Amino acid sequence: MNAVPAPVPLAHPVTTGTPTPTVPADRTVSAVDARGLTRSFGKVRAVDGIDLRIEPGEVVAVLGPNGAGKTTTIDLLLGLSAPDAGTVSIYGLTPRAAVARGLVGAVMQTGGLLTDVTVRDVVRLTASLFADVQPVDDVLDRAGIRAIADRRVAKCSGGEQQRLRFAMALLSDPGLLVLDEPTTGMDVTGRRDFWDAIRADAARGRTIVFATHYLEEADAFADRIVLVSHGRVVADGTAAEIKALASDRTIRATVRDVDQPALSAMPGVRSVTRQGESVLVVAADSDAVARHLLTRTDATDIEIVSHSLEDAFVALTGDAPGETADTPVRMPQP
Ligand SMILES: Nc1ncnc2c1ncn2[C@@H]1O[C@H](COP(=O)(O)OP(=O)(O)OP(=O)(O)O)[C@@H](O)[C@H]1O
Repeated sequence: MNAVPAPVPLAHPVTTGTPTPTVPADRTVSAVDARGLTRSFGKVRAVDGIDLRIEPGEVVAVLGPNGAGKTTTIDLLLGLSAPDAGTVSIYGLTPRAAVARGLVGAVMQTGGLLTDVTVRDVVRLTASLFADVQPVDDVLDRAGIRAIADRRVAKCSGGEQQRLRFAMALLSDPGLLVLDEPTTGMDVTGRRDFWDAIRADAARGRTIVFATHYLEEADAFADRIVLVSHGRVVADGTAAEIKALASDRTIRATVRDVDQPALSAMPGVRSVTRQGESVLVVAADSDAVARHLLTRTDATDIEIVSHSLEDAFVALTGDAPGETADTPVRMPQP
């Protein structure tokens, strides 16, 4: 059992103008500090020693293939289940204490919504459960659903229902917002509108942690990507850093005469292929290869292509992302 934490003074949100999210007054405390988290289900070790520290204001994607342990990790962060080993603290508190103080909001993949009432009524009813809430119209605005506030929930699209869940999560103006694959099953427009609303909100300094299979969402939206595979963190960094881990680049040039053995002998060069008038070089140090081609050969039209996040994902996890039919992954290809 975790000890009951001492009370943490809160920085109260300002209720006029642009409010700031509710966070503890001690701004030096990490939003998330998880150490050695482990959680098994029978023989399946869903989470296998995850360390994760997230500072206030970071937008972090937990990215991984099916069954990687993302949802289990999110559940542990939210206190929905307890780890077999390891510790997790949210703003220095146990997850449950942090949730009880309105420091954490969550948008899960699914979950019961009343369907026979209007969007505004759902938010109003939820607001009545809390002592200290943001004005209902403010959260409707911030979730981008004020225009459909009088629509019955049953008539809302999947994307609109997710923005409704987002509005509900904003009621306590939590410093930390946790989203578990929030756009699963949405069409492209729904996903774009959902992320537009989240992006505008994140600009106010909220800490956001989201699990996703969608590489392009992680790439486009997160400051930092934590790549999870088989219950472990296999990479942690910016999208550019993750891509650099699978750092080979392809250099293509039009060239009449090239000394292939000399190119192949350069440090970090993995392959050299002739394709008609072009040469294709796969190498870690693309600058050195480009310099060589420009100074030692008659190469023209030099093109350097960095590999996609999807390439890094496959290289690091050994899994193709989002393999199920309902979770298509479309990465912009180089
Ligand atoms: N309640 C449970 N009982 C038994 N096994 C479970 C349970 N929850 C998760 N698992 C197993 O733990 C592993 C990790 O599951 P988890 O849902 O955390 O992965 P995920 O990365 O969120 O996957 P997905 O992207 O498919 O939702 C999987 O092998 C899963 O089958």
